[in-house]
Order: sequence, then structure tokens, then C-alpha cells
Amino acid sequence: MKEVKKIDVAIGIIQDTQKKIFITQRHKNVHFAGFWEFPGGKIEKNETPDIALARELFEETRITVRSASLLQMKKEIHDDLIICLYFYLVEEWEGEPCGYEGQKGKWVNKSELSALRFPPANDSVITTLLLQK
Ligand SMILES: Nc1nc2c([nH]c(=O)n2[C@H]2C[C@H](O)[C@@H](COP(=O)(O)OP(=O)(O)OP(=O)(O)O)O2)c(=O)[nH]1
Ligand SMILES: [Mg+2]
Repeated sequence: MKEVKKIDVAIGIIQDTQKKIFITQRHKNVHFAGFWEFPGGKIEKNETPDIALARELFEETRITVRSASLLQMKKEIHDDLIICLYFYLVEEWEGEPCGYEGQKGKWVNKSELSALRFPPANDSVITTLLLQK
């Protein structure tokens, strides 16, 4: 029988009081190279999604998360790979986010998100964000 691999990913939608969102661009030579993304990454063994979120956001953007709420969970089933994405809304943090690992980062208005290229799993999350006040 084929072995099925499972990856869990914690993702942070960093939104300020003006409803601007900080996004980063994925590096060359990775899956979805050059696509925009919300910062985040793989949840390690023995980590809960929110602990992984705080670690990834510190590693990638240098912010310290103060509070986050789960906005959406998505499961993608590929041939021999199951990817589970935990999208968190992060509205309280310390520090100023940057692309700390050399990735390009920028603040955008919610309305700009649909014109940018994100991985397909992000579509419904972006729709949810656009429906929020
Ligand atoms: N960070 C992030 N990943 C996303 C988004 N949408 C989406 O489908 N993904 C997928 C792409 C990847 O398959 C996976 C994230 O894995 P990653 O390679 O960025 O993980 P990582 O930061 O731990 O990277 P690495 O240490 O393994 O290099 O989730 C998103 O908005 N943000
Ligand atoms: Mg990452």
C-alpha cells in the first residue's frame, strides 16, 4: 500500500487596525515559488498549531504574536499527501513585521488580495476576509 504523508501548516493573517494585511512572497525553488502567501509554515511534531504559528511568525517576520484566532481550517487531499492548513487571524502582536528570511513582504488592503497570486487553498480564506467588515 502507498504511504500517505501528512503535513500540518500554521498560517498567520496579520491584520492591523486599518485592516491592512502583511503578506510575503515565497522564495524561488520552493513549492509555489513566487506566489504571495500569509507567513507561516509546517507544524512540527509535538507542537500545537498555535505554538507553531507563534514560532513561524517570529522566524519569518520577527513579530511576537499576542493573540490569534482560528479563522479557517482547510484539508487538501492530494494523491499520497494530505495537507492541513490552519489559517489564523492575528490582530495583536509586538514588533513590526518584515520579511526576516529575505523574502519580499508588504502591507496590502484586503481588496488587493484577489488580484495577487496565492496558492489555490487561499481562495476561500480570501473570500472570508473580504466578507468581514
Ligand atoms: N505559509 C503559507 N503556506 C501556504 C499558504 N497557502 C498554502 O497553500 N500554503 C502551503 C504551501 C506549502 O505547501 C505549505 C507551507 O509550507 P512551507 O514550505 O512554507 O513551510 P515552512 O515555512 O515550514 O518551510 P520549510 O522550513 O519547510 O522550508 O503550505 C499560505 O498562505 N502561507
Ligand atoms: Mg513558510
